[in-house]
Amino acid sequence: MDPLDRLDATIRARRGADPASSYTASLFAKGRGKIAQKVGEEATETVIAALAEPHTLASEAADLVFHLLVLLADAGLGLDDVRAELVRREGVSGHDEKAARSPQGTR
Ligand SMILES: N=c1c2ncn([C@@H]3O[C@H](COP(=O)(O)OP(=O)(O)OP(=O)(O)O)[C@@H](O)[C@H]3O)c2ncn1[C@@H]1O[C@H](COP(=O)(O)O)[C@@H](O)[C@H]1O
Repeated sequence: MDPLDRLDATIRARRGADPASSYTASLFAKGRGKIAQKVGEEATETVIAALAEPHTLASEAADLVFHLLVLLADAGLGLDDVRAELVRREGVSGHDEKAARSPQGTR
């Protein structure tokens, strides 16, 4: 299994686990607001790494991906949902993609 899929499955398995037993479980216990805050922090750290410390970029990106997967899992979503959205976009040119996000094409 791909490491990303393995991480996604591990994260989803941590939902409802004892918060004392795992960092991921403790994030779920703190709720979506805290998880979203962590995603924001990790995104900022990733941007700073890209601009100032590129040798740490892959590490910061891994932190960001981990926290993003926790946020998705908290909303009942996973990598397959993101894959499905990316596949849907393959049939839409970049120019038309924004309009295609809305069923009415008005956004
Ligand atoms: N990939 C990760 C991963 N990336 C980052 N982190 C954690 O994210 C935290 C980020 O550090 P911060 O200093 O920003 O956060 P903090 O100060 O600990 O927490 P806050 O006070 O900010 O809430 C660190 O504790 C990292 O260990 C991760 N923790 C777990 N995983 C993987 O998730 C899976 C499940 O892990 P457990 O939940 O620990 O069993 C395992 O496969 C792990 O490898």
